[in-house]
Amino acid sequence: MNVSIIQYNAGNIFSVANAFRRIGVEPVITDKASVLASSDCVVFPGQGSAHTTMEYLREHSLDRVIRSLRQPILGICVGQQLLCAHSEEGDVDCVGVFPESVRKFSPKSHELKVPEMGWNSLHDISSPLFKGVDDNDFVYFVHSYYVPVCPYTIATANYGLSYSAALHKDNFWTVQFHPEKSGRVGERILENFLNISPTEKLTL
Ligand SMILES: NC(=O)CC[C@H](N)C(=O)O
Repeated sequence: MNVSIIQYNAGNIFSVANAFRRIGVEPVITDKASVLASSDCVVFPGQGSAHTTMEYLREHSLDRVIRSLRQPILGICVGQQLLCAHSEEGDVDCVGVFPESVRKFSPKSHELKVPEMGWNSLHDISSPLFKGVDDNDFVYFVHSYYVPVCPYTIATANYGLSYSAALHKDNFWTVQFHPEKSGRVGERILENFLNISPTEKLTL
């Protein structure tokens, strides 16, 4: 199983690579389109701001490469957000796989600190990505922006409002939380991702 991690100006590339090593996989970290296209699956990591990371992706034509990939891809945190159409973070148009807009948590309506930084429980999980993971299992989040619940939502979390903790469309799978920081539950989700076949289509 050859797993590639997209190399770009994301902050969690090496911790994501270490998480795959913990489950027995040595990933290739690369920005080469040919290597990404020939991988069994691709990870689109993410830790940073939407506008600066989108700028980098565009400068290196990685947005186009990502859209062209046909094997299973896992977007993590800002990786989930960048696969949407637009983000309020820097008012930036993104890769556009999911026709959704990323919104900012507005503290006044939630009386909650922003960013959400810590453990929170998953709900409404429905997908092979979460095999062996139960409703109310905890995963680790660090984010100020979120994708509202939409037809592509395969898990939710609640932080003053219910939002998309994970999305799925065709070969694109995403999680808002950090599986590389979510202990055994996170590792289980990464293992499930490795076993997902490209034919796992969206089940609405
Ligand atoms: N940890 C992150 O990558 C954060 C993603 C995005 N900047 C947000 O605040 O939601």
